[in-house]
Amino acid sequence: MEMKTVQELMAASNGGPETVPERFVRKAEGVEKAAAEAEADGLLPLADEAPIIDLSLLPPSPPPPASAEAVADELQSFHSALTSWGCFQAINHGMTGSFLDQVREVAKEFFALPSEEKQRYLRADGDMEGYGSDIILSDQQVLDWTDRLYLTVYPEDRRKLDYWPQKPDLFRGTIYEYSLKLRGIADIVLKAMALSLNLDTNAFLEKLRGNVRMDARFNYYPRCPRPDLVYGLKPHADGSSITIVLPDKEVEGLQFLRDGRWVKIPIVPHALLINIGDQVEILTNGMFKSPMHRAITNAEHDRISLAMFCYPDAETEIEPARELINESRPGLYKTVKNYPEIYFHYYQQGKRPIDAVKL
Ligand SMILES: O=C(O)CCC(=O)C(=O)O
Ligand SMILES: [Fe+2]
Repeated sequence: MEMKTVQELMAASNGGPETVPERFVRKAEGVEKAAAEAEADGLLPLADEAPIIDLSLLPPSPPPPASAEAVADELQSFHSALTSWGCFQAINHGMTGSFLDQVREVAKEFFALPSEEKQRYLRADGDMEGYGSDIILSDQQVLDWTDRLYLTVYPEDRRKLDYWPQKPDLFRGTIYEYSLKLRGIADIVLKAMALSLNLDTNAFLEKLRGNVRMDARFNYYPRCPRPDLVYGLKPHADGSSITIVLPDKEVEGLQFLRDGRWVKIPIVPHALLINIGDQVEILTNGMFKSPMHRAITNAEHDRISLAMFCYPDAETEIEPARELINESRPGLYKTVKNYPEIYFHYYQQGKRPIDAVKL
């Protein structure tokens, strides 16, 4: 079936349609039902915002000027962010604002290319990677108001370069460099996570056998004539170990479910939004939560984000760390392997994948 991208829909009929095609209209079923009810309750007051964490202060290697007290305080805030929110805004991550702007710029330039050029990278039937919509399994599936580009970035020999844009010229080099930086940041976060739970520094990295996989998802959300009717990205939790998001610099749209309410993530210049995925929720025996989140659209502006999903290799067995199981806190999850496959299966049915692996 020849499918128009959302961008093409908006370009058609002179300034875009006045409403949205039926296929994009949200239905309050499955996990979306709870999400819709939470929305009816309204957004939390802005005073309660996702915590900001200074990555340069996290152990094991804060810079010499940092006092022991500042480091201990930051680790405490980090621990509390992950047990309550499951996400935080990371600052002082070591990348310059101009480099992050370059990452944003290559993504923006890609989506701004003519349709014929982007079609070269179109997702093949049944394939996850490539440009266009997510995999569509049935006529009932409600579509998200997004054209995304999905690319496996690590391990390097798994890269399908046919899907990697050759335009703009700087795209590939910039994304290689960015992903390399994110690998370092993921290591810092996983080490601090272990330390904050009183485990050995490398405990989680070892259990995730190096956390060697990384997939990039570039989300392009065209402005929408009826943002109230659609989701940019429907409510979900990620199937990753952790996810590192580079949000749009000017347009808000990402929201997290917190205590039964949707809370928007405000723009913090050059911060990265880092959230726990289901695999770390399993690994930490539920100490750290894999939070539900969604992206909404708006009528005035397009929005672009880049989510980088980190994973262990598919063959790695993931289970609650034995050190985090005790009499008052029994193991809460089964041992799983190749979680993304389980994830995909349940997600497409509108269910929460992690519920399938609870004991
Ligand atoms: O658009 C965003 O800010 C978040 C995207 C997201 O949650 C995802 O790609 O999984
Ligand atoms: Fe997500």
